[in-house]
Amino acid sequence: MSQTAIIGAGVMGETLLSGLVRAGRRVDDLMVGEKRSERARELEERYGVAVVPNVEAAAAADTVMLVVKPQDMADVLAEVAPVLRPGQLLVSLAAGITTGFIEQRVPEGVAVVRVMPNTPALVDEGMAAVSPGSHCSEADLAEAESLMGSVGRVVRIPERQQDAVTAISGSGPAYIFFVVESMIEAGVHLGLPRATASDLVIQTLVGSAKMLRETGTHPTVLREQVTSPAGTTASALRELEIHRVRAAFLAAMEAARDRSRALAEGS
Ligand SMILES: NC(=O)C1=CN([C@@H]2O[C@H](COP(=O)(O)OP(=O)(O)OC[C@H]3O[C@@H](n4cnc5c(N)ncnc54)[C@H](O)[C@@H]3O)[C@@H](O)[C@H]2O)C=CC1
Ligand SMILES: O=C(O)[C@@H]1CCC=N1
Repeated sequence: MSQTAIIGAGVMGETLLSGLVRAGRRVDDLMVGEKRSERARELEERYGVAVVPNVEAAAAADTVMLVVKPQDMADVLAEVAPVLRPGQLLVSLAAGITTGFIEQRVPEGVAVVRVMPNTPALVDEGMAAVSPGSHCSEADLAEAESLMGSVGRVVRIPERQQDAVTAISGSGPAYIFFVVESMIEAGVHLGLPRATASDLVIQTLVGSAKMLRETGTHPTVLREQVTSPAGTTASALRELEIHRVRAAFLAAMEAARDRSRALAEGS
């Protein structure tokens, strides 16, 4: 079995590590590079995985997953580039960082794949979009898809779409949690106990998501099925339109896309 290193084991790095272990990857075939020593100890205890210096991980692994913040990417690449060699695969999960940015900083012939994952990978319901760099073979792309496929669905997209994807599925869970928080808070305002409001909102979310996935019916049709003439839903939706919620989502996602574009420039 090939060796896989994860450099940067924060929220997303641990999500990936735990998913790979759940999917049956042997811990002996995994390695972690993590700067914070306390965090490294925590992961060693939790998973029995070897936490080693970045250069050791990068030298030993066939596939190196880069899961540090975009702002730390240049430093990590400068550290590991001297030990990388052609034939290895780098899989970057960092928002905004292009395959070109990475290819410029590593030896020629190292394959690069850019991925935008999301946190529902923690419950094996992730959505990841992968794009090949310029020296990437079908086998490299398939390996990246297999790694990400162990924690959810994977689609292949042209790299120029990555910033938009980041704004939708990468950041998307945060918008959904924000809506959930808002609905629970509103339920409390309407006089419900917080626990009841929370149960009602979460099951409504799960049920609605399942309907979307299992029926394949367009969301507009599903919304219309809930909206009786002169009924309660119509009154609620009128308020959402008056408060320009649709326009707010468009502006929010444009802002996320623009921020993703800016991250590669180091800002
Ligand atoms: N959290 C999320 O929802 C998503 C995150 N991402 C991407 O994943 C990457 C990581 O994000 P998070 O896990 O949320 O951040 P995080 O801050 O939780 O984790 C980053 C980890 O990298 C470690 N680190 C920093 N410099 C290092 C170095 N030189 N060597 C070894 N380890 C180092 C930090 O100590 C930290 O544990 C980012 O590039 C982000 O754009 C992508 C999609 C979703
Ligand atoms: O907020 C961020 O920059 C990262 C990328 C997508 C989700 N979280």
